[in-house]
Amino acid sequence: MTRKFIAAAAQLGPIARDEPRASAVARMQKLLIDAHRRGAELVVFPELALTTFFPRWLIEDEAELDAFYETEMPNAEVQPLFDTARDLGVGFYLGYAEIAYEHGQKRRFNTSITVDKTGQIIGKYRKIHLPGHPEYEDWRPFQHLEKRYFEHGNLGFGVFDGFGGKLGMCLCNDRRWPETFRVLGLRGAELVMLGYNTPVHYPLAPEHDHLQDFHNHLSMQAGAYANGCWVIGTAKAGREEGCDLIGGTCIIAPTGEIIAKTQGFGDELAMAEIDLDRCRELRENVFNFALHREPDDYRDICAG
Ligand SMILES: C[C@@H](NC(N)=O)C(=O)O
Repeated sequence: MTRKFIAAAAQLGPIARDEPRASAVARMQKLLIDAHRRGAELVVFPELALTTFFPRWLIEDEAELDAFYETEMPNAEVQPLFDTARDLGVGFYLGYAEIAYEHGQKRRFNTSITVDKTGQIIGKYRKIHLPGHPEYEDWRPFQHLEKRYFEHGNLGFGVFDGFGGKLGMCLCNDRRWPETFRVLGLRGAELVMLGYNTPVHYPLAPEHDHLQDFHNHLSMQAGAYANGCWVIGTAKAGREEGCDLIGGTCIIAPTGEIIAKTQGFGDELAMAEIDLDRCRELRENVFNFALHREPDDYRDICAG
């Protein structure tokens, strides 16, 4: 079985607060069709790709909040994306807000899935590193209420089979944590897919605003290199409801090199050929875990 395929990172420009799912889905179908025309077998969409980044507002009405979440996947509004992808034989990664009923409890997660070329969901992830704050803070120019609207993901950092290799997922803030990539790497991930919504302005340390693109790529390139895996990172970009989100959507080789990148802040593809066998360049050499890792000296990392 070939271990090479073309992948696309499908950046989305802003999604307005009142933009219906049908519009976001139609934009994604268009990107997916274009990616397929250019040879892609796998398309990676952003975090919370079906709606605006709603954690920037305090929403106290439960029905109004619930309207940003999916209770089923696929559902009637997202089915056209699944249908187009299956008809073209293209797989995809999709981020969305999830309401799940578990043990009689209503639970909210920031979730991503991977769908194979036949339309089957082959992997599911719930965001583990939730940034932001749980209560409204009036000094902020915009809120970041992920700690209010989502629970800590309860599926761990899973690795699953697909596209001839081992795949892993994470979401946005997860990419800043080396542990995310290392756990996925230890489990054999050869490609890590992630979506992000990252404001240019970080209210807690505005002196770092000019470093947002640097920190984005630094985290993902380091994660790829130190674990010898491919990384596809896809932004929701541009000025969304008055909040500027970084772009920088890219495909990173196991060497840590960015080999494809978007240029703007709208709907746009970055595409590259992924050769999963290239992971060996790192994993059989400088990052041969079995030969060179020294876990006895890393114990503090796992202390609570
Ligand atoms: C700010 C935060 N956003 C996110 N959606 O997790 C990040 O980029 O780390």
